[in-house]
Amino acid sequence: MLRTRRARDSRELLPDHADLEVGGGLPGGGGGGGRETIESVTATLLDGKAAAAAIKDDLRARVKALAERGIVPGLGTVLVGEDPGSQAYVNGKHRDCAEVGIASIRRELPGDATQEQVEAVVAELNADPACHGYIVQLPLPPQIDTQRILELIDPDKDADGLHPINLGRLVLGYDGPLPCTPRGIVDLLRRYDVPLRGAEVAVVGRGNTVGRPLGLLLTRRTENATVTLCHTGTLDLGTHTRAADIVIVAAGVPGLLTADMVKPGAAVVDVGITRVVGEDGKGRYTGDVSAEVAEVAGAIAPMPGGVGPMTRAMLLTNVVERAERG
Ligand SMILES: Nc1nc(=O)c2c([nH]1)NC[C@@H]1CN(c3ccc(C(=O)N[C@@H](CCC(=O)O)C(=O)O)cc3)C=[N+]21
Repeated sequence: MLRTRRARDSRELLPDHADLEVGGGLPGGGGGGGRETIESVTATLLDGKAAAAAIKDDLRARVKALAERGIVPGLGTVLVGEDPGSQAYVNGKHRDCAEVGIASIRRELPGDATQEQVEAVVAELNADPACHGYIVQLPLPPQIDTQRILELIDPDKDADGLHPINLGRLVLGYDGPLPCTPRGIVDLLRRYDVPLRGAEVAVVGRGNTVGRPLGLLLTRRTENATVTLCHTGTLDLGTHTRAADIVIVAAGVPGLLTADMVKPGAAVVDVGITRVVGEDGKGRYTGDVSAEVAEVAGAIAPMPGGVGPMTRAMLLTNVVERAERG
C-alpha cells in the first residue's frame, strides 16, 4: 500500500517524529492510522503520472489562450531508424501533443539515412515557423555524427534543452529551455513538498541528459540543494547515498540502489530505464532502484510512473513556453 500523505521532510518518518504525523485516515486509505514502526513504513508515492496529468491540464488552458492570439504551438520530432523502443517514445510524445492541442510535426528517416539527410531535416525544422520546438530522438544510428546534429538545432527551438548553448546558459544561470528530465524531477519533488533548500542530494550518474544537468539545476540559488554527483569512479557509493536526504539514480544499472544504501525516510527518485529479458523470455524495462528500497524510503518516484511522464510533460511545457514568447 502506498501512503497518500505528503512527506514534508525526510526526518518526519523517523520513529522519533512518528507522533508528529498529521491526520492519517484519508478516504479509502485503509491504514490503521496508528503509529508505525520504521519497518512497516511504506514510502509516499511521488506519482509522476498524476503530476503530468495536472501539468497537461494547465497546458491545455494555455494552448487555448494562445489559439485566441492565432498561435498553435508545434512540436517536431525527428526519428531515424526503426528501433521499436524509440518509435514507442516518439508515438507517446505525439499522443501527449494531441491531448493538449499542440500540433505534431513528424519527420522519419530510414536507419541507413546519411548525415546530409538528417542535417537537411534539421535545417527544415529550424526554418519552419509552425515548429516552436523539436527533438531529435536519441540514440542516432552509428553512421550519424550525433554531436554535430545536436549543435545544428536552433538553440531557441531546442525542446530537449540539451543544446550546448542551453547547457551553457544553465551553467551561467541565464534563461533558456531547461533539460526535460532534470526539470521534471525538480517539479515532481516540489509538488510533493520534498524540501530542496538545504537538502543533501546524492545524484548517481553524470550523463549529459540527466545527472550532469540535474546537478546544475539543483545547485541554482532557486533550488539551493547541496549536491554530491556520484559516478562510476565513485569509490564507495553507499557512503554518499546514505548521507543524502534525496537520492536520484540515473545510472542505467538495474537494482543499483539497495535498501542498505538509503537513509530511512529519504526521498528516492528512480530515473533508470534498462531493457532486460525476464525469465519468461519477455523483454521489459527496469529501473535502477531495488524493490525493497520502498520499505526504507520516505518517498519514492518509481519506474514506471515517476520520472518518465514528467519528462514528457516538460517537453510539452518547453514548447508552449516558446510559443508564448511569440
Ligand atoms: N532527444 C531525446 N529526448 C528524450 O527525452 C529521449 C530521447 N531522445 N531518447 C530516449 C529517452 C527515453 N525517454 C523517455 C521518456 C519518457 C518515458 C516514459 O514515459 N516512461 C513511462 C513508461 C513507458 C510507457 O508507458 O510508455 C514511465 O516511466 O512511466 C520513457 C523514456 C526520453 N528520451
